[in-house]
Amino acid sequence: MRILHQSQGFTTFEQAVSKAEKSNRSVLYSKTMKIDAIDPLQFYEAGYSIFHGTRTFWQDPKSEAVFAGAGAARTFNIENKNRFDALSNQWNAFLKDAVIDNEASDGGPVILGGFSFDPEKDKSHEWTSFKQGYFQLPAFMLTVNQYGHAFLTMNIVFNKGENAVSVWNRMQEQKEALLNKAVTTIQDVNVVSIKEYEPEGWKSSITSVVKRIDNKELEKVVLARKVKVQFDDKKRSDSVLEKLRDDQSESFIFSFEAGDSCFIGATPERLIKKNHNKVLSTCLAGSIARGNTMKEDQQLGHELLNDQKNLGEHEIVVRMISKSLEDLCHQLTVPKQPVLMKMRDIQHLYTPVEGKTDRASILEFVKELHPTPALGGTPTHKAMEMIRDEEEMDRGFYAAPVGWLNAVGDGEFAVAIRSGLLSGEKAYLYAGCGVVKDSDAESEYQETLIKLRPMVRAVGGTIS
Ligand SMILES: C=C(O[C@H]1C=CC=C(C(=O)O)[C@@H]1O)C(=O)O
Ligand SMILES: [Mg+2]
Repeated sequence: MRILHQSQGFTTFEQAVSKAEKSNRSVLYSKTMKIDAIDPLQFYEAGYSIFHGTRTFWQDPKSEAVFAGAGAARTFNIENKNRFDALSNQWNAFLKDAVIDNEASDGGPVILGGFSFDPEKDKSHEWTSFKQGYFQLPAFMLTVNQYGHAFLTMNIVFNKGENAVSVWNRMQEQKEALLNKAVTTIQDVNVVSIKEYEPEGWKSSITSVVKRIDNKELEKVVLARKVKVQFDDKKRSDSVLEKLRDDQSESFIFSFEAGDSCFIGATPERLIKKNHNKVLSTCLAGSIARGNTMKEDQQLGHELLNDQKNLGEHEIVVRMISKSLEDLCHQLTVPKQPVLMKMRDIQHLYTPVEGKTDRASILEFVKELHPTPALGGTPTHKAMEMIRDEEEMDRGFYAAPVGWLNAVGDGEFAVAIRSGLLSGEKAYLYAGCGVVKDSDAESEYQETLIKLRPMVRAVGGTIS
């Protein structure tokens, strides 16, 4: 059998093959190489014809780590309700025999995906493909680092008895196809309708929750709702990503395909970033609109920074995140006052929290922090019960941790707000808001309309 492009990596691949033959187990072979710069979105689009349904995309606000994945060397489909530990165990066990050939400091085997918001909530049909956790190890992953350097990681799971040469050749052929594919224009589809589900009923829920807060049953709860968008044809994630990248560069932009469904969004809210012993979390809660003029925008920002209702909503998040991180970090810096974070449609109160840690895995932090009161409430248990009872929908992965994790336990997770689920000719878009004692149902409803705008626009629609 002829071996294509034998030069890069074949020797280390042979090590993986012989490991699989000897151990009787499947072995991951992961090879990372530096390549010429390429636009990650172009790489994502190039993956459509061969890898539609298994593509992934991630970009952080500073573009320190941009990943585009095509194909799945392995899918971690977590059904266990104890989803963070389950993923951690499966990932570590999977890596035990891995042969990792990586001269670069970037790339290497990375899994990307997300978790369910609430494992106790009954699952609805639109979320069938995602279960309690869904992560992909891409077969081909492009990494672009903060200096604009590009790397390609190829991941192959080799099983005993397979023909090593044909596995290798197939990977090389697919790699050439991905890197050399000409850009095509995506035929866009039209929005036929946008349906809100009983907005008046949702407002009544807010009013009844405010009463329960007045009765001291709990301090804060985040209630969310969804809208359904109908298209005249199947909506592709590529075109949505492109729009999000143009409009929401201050946010984390993500896309996780699972067959015909795709969870996609642009969230401003970091849950946790871990890089060796350094960790960073952010508290984001409390919102106001952007102004039409610079003066009006500054006035609104000033109003937000001094508004007791919003400051209270925010302070609850800072309190919980600081407390959770105290146990996991040995140096914690928490600024006393929030500052403003401005996105295209909305401004928020923002407090970054930094620390040092000796914990091995970012998943320990995810487990401790989720759900923060920016999307759950406080006390947590009571708020989760209320969300389960009051919301007539399954949040699925909305408001839950999404992100990436590498072989040494470093990575970054955001909270998947400002997001939606593409599902063939339909999309479900989600938004919620923090309900506290001074909340007013109509204002909270208006706040969700503002929060829905980026995703509605990205799928080609408008909402008032
Ligand atoms: C729950 C959402 O936003 C959260 C994050 C920032 C500000 C929020 C607020 O002011 O209510 C929410 O806590 C959402 O966008 O769906
Ligand atoms: Mg709010």
